[in-house]
Amino acid sequence: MAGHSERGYVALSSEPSQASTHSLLPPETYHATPHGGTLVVHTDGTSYTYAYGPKGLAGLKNNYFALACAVFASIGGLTFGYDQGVIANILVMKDFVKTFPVTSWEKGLMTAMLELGSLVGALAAGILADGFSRRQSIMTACIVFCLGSTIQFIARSIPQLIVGRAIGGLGVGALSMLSPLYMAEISPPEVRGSLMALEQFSIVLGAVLGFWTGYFTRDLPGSISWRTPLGIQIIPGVLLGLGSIFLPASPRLLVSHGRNNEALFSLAKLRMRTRAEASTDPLLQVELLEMRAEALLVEKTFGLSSKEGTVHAEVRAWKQLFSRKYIQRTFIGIMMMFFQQWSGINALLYYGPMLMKEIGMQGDNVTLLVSGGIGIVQFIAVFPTIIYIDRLGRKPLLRWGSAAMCLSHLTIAMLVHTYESDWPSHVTAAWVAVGCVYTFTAAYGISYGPIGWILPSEVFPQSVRSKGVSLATASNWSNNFLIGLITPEMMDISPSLTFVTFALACFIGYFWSTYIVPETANVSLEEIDAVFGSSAGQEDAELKREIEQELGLHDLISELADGPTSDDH
Ligand SMILES: O[C@H]1[C@H](O)[C@@H](O)[C@H](O)[C@@H](O)[C@H]1O
Repeated sequence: MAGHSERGYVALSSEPSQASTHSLLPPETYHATPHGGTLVVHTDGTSYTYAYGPKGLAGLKNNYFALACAVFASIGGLTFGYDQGVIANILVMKDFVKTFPVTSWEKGLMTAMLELGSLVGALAAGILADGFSRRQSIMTACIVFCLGSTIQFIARSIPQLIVGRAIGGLGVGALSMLSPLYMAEISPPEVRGSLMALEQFSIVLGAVLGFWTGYFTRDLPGSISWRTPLGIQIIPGVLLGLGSIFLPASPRLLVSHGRNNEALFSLAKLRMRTRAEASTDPLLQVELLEMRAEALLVEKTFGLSSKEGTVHAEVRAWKQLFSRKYIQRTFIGIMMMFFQQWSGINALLYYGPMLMKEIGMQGDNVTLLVSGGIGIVQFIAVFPTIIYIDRLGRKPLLRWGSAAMCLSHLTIAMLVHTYESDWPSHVTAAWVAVGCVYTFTAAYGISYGPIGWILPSEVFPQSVRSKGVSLATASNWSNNFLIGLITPEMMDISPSLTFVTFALACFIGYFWSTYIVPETANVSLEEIDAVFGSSAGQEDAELKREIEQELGLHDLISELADGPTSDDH
């Protein structure tokens, strides 16, 4: 076996050919079947590589416990999707309008309050999340969310409703960053994209449920019509809050707090190994050593560790996000959400009925049903992403998604410009426009929708991940708020120009995703550094290799490569 000093840098890769090589190893191939997933170490006598697998449905089947935890954590997304789905319906319900004769300014305020609350909630969670466990943070966010929902449910005046929405928003915003963060930290690399796409799944499921609950309760007598949909949202809040007690702790956070043994046990639980197996399973050791190597690297380079928990350390971590080393990643997170929101998805969702009228649809029911359909299309579109995202990668989906979204918007803009003065005589054109709205939604639902919630959690190292994700989430909420604010104005000025604006954002998004976004599929969170390939990354590579050797990661891989070919455990 090769001596320590001769060992090369070990890279994780989905394709053995993409990983870096190392000499002086014996010519065996070792297949180990760990924790459901597989770590394959290939050696051909001159080099070795290792990769996690399999991906897609097979990978999900192997990792059903992590899948179950991710599904549960994603209830956080359900809460905000539901609100988005329900609010448009509530604001036009007969009893609601009678009890609260709101002006359009108050209507806007009520919608926007939740978004503003969420913006604050997402940032606050970024400050608090590392000091507490992820589970405690999720539970706290749920308590706040339930409090806000209860106030909305029992509200007797407009100010009470507005306060309820602001408090509920705090919880929603915190959950919208905590759920993806936790999901990224517990996911096995080979199916991380699939598991994280569940966040989008829950958001859009929530939107569909919210929309149709409101649709069906709107004719109930009195205030039950709007109190019912507002009250129902307490259920997922309570469920997630109580259930979070049973979620396994994030092994990555434990490692960064120096609690390596607990991290190993939590990892074992997530990968369906017993405590006894935890200390002997080489593959769990590989995963854990990667996490420890990264934690040490961060401590050595910045003298920074999240266990410090002082104001000083906190400020330093936020500053790190804007340092030369991480600024590119910080902008990836922020811009990911910028492009997601400026694709125009929420303009369609919030002002769907109004837009549908603009493109020629007549009658209240038709417009409500057509815009309700947008939610359903988004929901269906997320399935192919869950199955294929780790195989196809993030970049191709983003690129083709932007292209299709841009073309759909342009076609709508053209049709609106040509026929807006006389839709009733151009029914076919109106339906083509509706078709384009759906094409746009499908393309968005496969690409920018889910990947918006995946990419930001992937690009940051552990030391700044919670803050990076919190900034990206804040970008989601602030752009979301801005779109809500200006879409009606833009539509007043020119409906076709509104669509051209969104088309332009998608057009720029195409180039951004082609030239700036790194591919993060099938790379362990600890190896993301390498995909950024900045000079700062190069400097770290050497130090990281030393740390990995110190911790014994390279020895372990070599032992796997030296061992007999086996897939028998
Ligand atoms: O990914 C989600 C989703 O697509 C929602 O429908 C949208 O309203 C959100 O703003 C977005 O972040």
